[in-house]
Amino acid sequence: MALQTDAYELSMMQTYWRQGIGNRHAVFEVFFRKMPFENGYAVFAGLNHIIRYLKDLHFSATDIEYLHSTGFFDDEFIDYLANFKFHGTVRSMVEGELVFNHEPIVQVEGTLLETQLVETALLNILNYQIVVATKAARIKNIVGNQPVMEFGTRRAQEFDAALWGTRAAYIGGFDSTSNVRAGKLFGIPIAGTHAHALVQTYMNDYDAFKAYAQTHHDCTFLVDTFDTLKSGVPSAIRVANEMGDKINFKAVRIDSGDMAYLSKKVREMLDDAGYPNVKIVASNDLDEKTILNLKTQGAKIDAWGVGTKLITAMDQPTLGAVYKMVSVENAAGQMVDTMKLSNNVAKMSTPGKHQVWRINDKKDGKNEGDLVTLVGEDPRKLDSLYMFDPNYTFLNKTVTDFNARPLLQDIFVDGKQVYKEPTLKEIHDARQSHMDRLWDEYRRDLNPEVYPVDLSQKCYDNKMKMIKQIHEYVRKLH
Ligand SMILES: Nc1ncnc2c1ncn2[C@@H]1O[C@H](COP(=O)(O)OP(=O)(O)OP(=O)(O)O)[C@@H](O)[C@H]1O
Ligand SMILES: O=P(O)(O)OC[C@H]1O[C@H](OP(=O)(O)OP(=O)(O)O)[C@H](O)[C@@H]1O
Ligand SMILES: O=C(O)c1cccnc1
Repeated sequence: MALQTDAYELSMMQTYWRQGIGNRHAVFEVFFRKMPFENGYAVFAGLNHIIRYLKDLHFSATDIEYLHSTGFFDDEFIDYLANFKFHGTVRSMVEGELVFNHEPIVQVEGTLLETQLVETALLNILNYQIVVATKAARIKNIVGNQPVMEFGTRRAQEFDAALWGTRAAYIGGFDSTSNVRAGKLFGIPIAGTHAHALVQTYMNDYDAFKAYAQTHHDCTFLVDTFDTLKSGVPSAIRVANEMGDKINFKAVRIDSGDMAYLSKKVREMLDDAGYPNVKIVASNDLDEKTILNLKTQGAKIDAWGVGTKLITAMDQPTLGAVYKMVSVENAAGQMVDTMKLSNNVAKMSTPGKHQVWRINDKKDGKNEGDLVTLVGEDPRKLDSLYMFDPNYTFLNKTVTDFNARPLLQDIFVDGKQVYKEPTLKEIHDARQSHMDRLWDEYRRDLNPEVYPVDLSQKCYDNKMKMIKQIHEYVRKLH
């Protein structure tokens, strides 16, 4: 996977290597600037894939051969790459954690060569998985305690997106997936019904449902192939009556039409036939907006299947996370902070190597906000904490009686994995408990309050000092 990178990373590496500075130390941090879907929180996902990628990062013999064949790079540099290994240190948010814009979510520290190489792959992973996990959380937030199944593989942007997307969806709160490979590889519970093709094969609902019932114990019948109310549901009831205890008549699925109207009618029909416990599943281009709308219309839907709009993160297909250098070794062997300046305040990076602390009220456990500090600062040692908005410093508060939890955890130290990953189920459950600590004002799906991500005084002063230094440097050029 070492070639899963942009050519410019290798070009820069060639410069560092040729100039003899490749082994200088550097620190990069990943952050994003805008909350996805204008949501009040984002759900972190992608660490498992990052670990798999970094663990075995090397250039194979055919990679080296290919690089030579391109004529794009220096031959000696390519030969150096043949022995490349990742020896860096990685700190990261853990999967299922809630994350916010303008805070570092992953930090990579190591030689210039290795930290530069991994930029593209890390962003590739995070920019997709975080939007899908967040979209899933938004959907789950509206669905509540009802089951929600991930149905997106057929509509996903190819194999990898289907696989990692469904894992991200499970982290974001989905209960199961139709993707059997994801079930095998990740242990996500698999679920599913049947398609219209089954009904078309038998050319009528009754024969199709009967055939399915004769070959399965648990039965969910798709009732909308020809006519939901006149044919689909009556046929499902007839088959259930005939099969009795031989089957578990679990549900019917509706996949078209006015699902509020149909679900209410179907509920009446099932109840009248003596099947009050049989559930109604809905699918068809759903997302949090249609689900909320259906609920407000009083739709009698008990479970949901969601594909396209989730797996493609349709309303925001990428997070826009960036990977910025925050500190680098100078010629004298000292680490110096660095930043990317911009006329646009939102585009500026924050210099220095950081830790992120989640500040909770000790009494109610609710989040007060996140505090980005320079490494070495420890808010746990303080009795009271002054928190202020770094862009509007007049917005501030002093917090006492608080807990501070460091969010960036050691994943790799000097190339060795030190982080033991939880099971995917633990990650799935952890997200819910993180959500419980978030005030409702940040959790609502429309126009949520902006969660505070503050800089410590030291971190803020460091940034201001650096902006001043860069301004002076630019002024001197004129
Ligand atoms: N009562 C409702 N209120 C709001 N949206 C609904 C309601 N019922 C269905 N929808 C949504 O409206 C959209 C209808 O899409 P579409 O026109 O493709 O469906 P259809 O014609 O019923 O079915 P088909 O998939 O066979 O074309 C879907 O996104 C569906 O989830
Ligand atoms: O609508 P989505 O959110 O993307 O969910 C997945 C869709 O995939 C299936 O449709 P498809 O027409 O592919 O096959 P089917 O015959 O099973 O309906 C299913 O019936 C859903 O409508
Ligand atoms: O099992 C289902 O009902 C299913 C699976 C994939 C896509 N649509 C529906």
